[in-house]
Order: sequence, then C-alpha cells, then structure tokens
Amino acid sequence: MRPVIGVISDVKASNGHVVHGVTEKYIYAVARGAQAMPVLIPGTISAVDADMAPERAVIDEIFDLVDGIFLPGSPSNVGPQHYGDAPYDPPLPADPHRDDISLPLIRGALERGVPIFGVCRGFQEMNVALGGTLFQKLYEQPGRFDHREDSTQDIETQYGPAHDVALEPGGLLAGIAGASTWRVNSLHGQGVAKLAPGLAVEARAEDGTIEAFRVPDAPGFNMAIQWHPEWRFWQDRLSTGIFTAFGAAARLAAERRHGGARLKAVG
Ligand SMILES: N[C@@H](CCC(=O)NCCCC(=O)O)C(=O)O
Repeated sequence: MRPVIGVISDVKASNGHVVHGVTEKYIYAVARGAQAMPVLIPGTISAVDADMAPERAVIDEIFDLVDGIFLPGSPSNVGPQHYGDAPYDPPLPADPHRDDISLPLIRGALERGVPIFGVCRGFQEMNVALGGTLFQKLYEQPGRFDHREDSTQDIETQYGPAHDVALEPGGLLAGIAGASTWRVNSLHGQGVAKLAPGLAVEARAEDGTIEAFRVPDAPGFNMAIQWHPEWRFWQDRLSTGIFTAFGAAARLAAERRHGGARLKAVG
C-alpha cells in the first residue's frame, strides 16, 4: 500500500458551480514522482457559510488520514490580510477557502513532523503561515526580474526553463542536485518579501528573489519551492529527486501511522 498524500484543492467558480480541484500534473507528480496515493483535500465550504474557518478538529481529522501534505501552485494568491497587508490591486485573484485550510494545515504538519512540500502558491503559503510576508507584485520591485510566464506562448514554452537559481551550499537541494546552480522555470507574479523566522534559504535567483526554503528545525521532511518541479518531473534530475525524497519521507510517516505493518514497496 502506498503512503497517502493530501493535496490541497483550489476553490473556484466554474459555470455557476463552486469547484474544489487541482491540476492533474500535481496529482501525477505525487502519484508517480513520490510513489504515493494522492487524496484531494477540499477548501472550506464557500456556498454554505462564507465565513467558515476550519476548527481545530477538522485539521486533526486530516492528519488522521494522511502521511504527507502537498501544496500545489495556483493562479490565486494568498490573502494579504494573512500577512498584515491590504490588497494592493483588488482584482488579483484570491482563494480564501483554500487559505482557510492550507495555512493551519502547514503549521500542523510542521508541528507534527508530517512531511510537507509546497510549490509556487504553496511555497508562498508556507512563508505566510510561519509569519513571513509577500510582495504582491514582485515585478514592480526595483531590481527584480519579471518572474511571470509569457501567457501568449504555448504551454511548453511557459513551463520551459527560464532562469538559473543558486543552490545554497550544504542545503538539501544542492545535495540532491549534486550541483551549485540549476536552471528552472518561472510562473509567478508574487514573491517572498520578508522570510518567516526560522526558515533557511535553499535557492535564490540572480535578482535576489528567494526561490526555495526549508524549516530546518521542524521534525519531518519539508520543502518549499517557488518554481514548478512537478512539470515534466521525470525529465529533470533535481525534480525527480525532490519528489522521490518527499515520497520516501511519506512512506516512513505511513509506517509510523500504521505501526509498520501495512506498507510494502511499490514496484
Ligand atoms: N498566484 C501566485 C502563485 C503562482 C503560482 O502558483 N502559479 C502557478 C499557476 C498555475 C499552475 O498551477 O501551474 C503568484 O502569482 O505568485
């Protein structure tokens, strides 16, 4: 039996309905890259009670079911009220029903030593959940590059290699890559402004933008990455290595959760 990895859903309107879901590339990377069973975790229910925040009990119930948490990217942004800011440009897309679940879930996973991996919006959520802040428009910051994709290009070009990152010497990513720099893709308008206390930078772009971090003092595997390692992960050694490490940590967590009895190697 594979370890179970909870994948946080986006909550968005579609054809008059509210949909909780996630892009397939993330589910595939968890299933094939991490060799885990992906299970979608919905956001809070928007149609019934727009103000419903998850009770502690809901978060605890999720941890009864999963061996890891994956936070995918999304076109939506973390609500600036969560880092003490006002909306700079109100039309920027938000997803308060995802924030309601993801932010307490991040803190819960790190406290409990449950493996956790955040990508793009997930990276930004991890920083905010732990007390950091974001630039709402990174591309307006002096000296920063525009890290957004060119949406007039085809999807392969949008997710193609965009810039180098310097991997922190002695860091987990540098160890997996066996290299000091890596070429990555880039599809984000926001970025880390203040890094939350206790986080260690794992990678940085040439303009100084933080591209990856870890919580070194948290008990379990954790990683947050601003680029998109889920995209064609099997074609990139670092991306493959990250999902493999995440899956291995989830497997150990599953053994703990089941008392070591139920897990067999996945062939
Ligand atoms: N909205 C935030 C986060 C960017 C992000 O997660 N982009 C991915 C979008 C699509 C995908 O899931 O591949 C920002 O703009 O910084």
